[in-house]
Amino acid sequence: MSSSYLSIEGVSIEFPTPNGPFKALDSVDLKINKGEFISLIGHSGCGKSTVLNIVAGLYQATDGGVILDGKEVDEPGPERAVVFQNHSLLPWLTAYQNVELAVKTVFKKTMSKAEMRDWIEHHLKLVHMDHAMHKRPDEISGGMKQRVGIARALAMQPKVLLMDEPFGALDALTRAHLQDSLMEIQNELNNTVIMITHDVDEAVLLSDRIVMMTNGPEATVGQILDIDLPRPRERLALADDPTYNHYRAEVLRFLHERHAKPDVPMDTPSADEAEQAKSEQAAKPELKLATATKDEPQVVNG
Ligand SMILES: Nc1ncnc2c1ncn2[C@@H]1O[C@H](COP(=O)(O)OP(=O)(O)OP(=O)(O)O)[C@@H](O)[C@H]1O
Repeated sequence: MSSSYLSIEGVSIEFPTPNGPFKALDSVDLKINKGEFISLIGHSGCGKSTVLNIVAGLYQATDGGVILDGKEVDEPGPERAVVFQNHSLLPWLTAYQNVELAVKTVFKKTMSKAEMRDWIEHHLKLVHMDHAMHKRPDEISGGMKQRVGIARALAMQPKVLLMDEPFGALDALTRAHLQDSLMEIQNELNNTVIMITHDVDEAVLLSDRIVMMTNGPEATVGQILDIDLPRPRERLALADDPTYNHYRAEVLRFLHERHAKPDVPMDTPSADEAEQAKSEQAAKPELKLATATKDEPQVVNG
């Protein structure tokens, strides 16, 4: 048995379709240590959500499997909390009650009512939502809803946090603010996280490793990039950091040029393609965040 905390071992999956079986993933292998923050990045439709759904226990692999903390994953469970792009809060419950529902399923037998209340409030505070905990989802912004979704997941004290484009539906500034919050929380709690993202900067800023997937069908792990940047990380300081920009360019290069299966010979990057990756990097707008309000961040043009 593997000694990693979370081990994805030889995972393949075939979906039945009217045109016959569709093999979305082929032999995905990934070993994750406790407390690691992993981003999954790859072209649309390559199979990132499928990997996450298999780890969540929502899909069953056709071959291979997932082992978490020595136990094989074969169904969904509270030790693997999922945060989706579209904050899946129950609309008739307040932020507090949404978190409470999850906390009750995990801690009903082990916590008193007072302990549960403190626990819920602590997690809402962690995501800076304590001021609006008695509001319903239709009374708060998208960014605030996503904060509640993260609080709900964290309050379950999961062994692994699975995030499927958690900030994908948010505007750039709200997204930046939530990324900063997530880094702070990660610093404090040291969660094991797998996050899907399409955002190269988000991946480099937050991750210990970036797992880049090849295009499907039969997608697999194409390349893994170690992000050796000290923490805590500060986005504005990193904007001019050559190491940060090197990692960023590596991911862009993979997405632009090296997205075929690993056993397929790669083309040598053309001068044009390298130039394109470089100019995309240069064209990136630099954002500065002023002091955040209790709701959402304020903007100062940089
Ligand atoms: N239940 C299913 N039945 C049939 N095909 C599926 C099913 N789920 C996923 N697929 C197919 O598997 C492939 C991978 O899908 P998946 O949603 O995992 O990709 P993704 O990388 O997360 O995409 P995106 O970045 O666009 O969200 C796609 O071709 C998709 O159509």
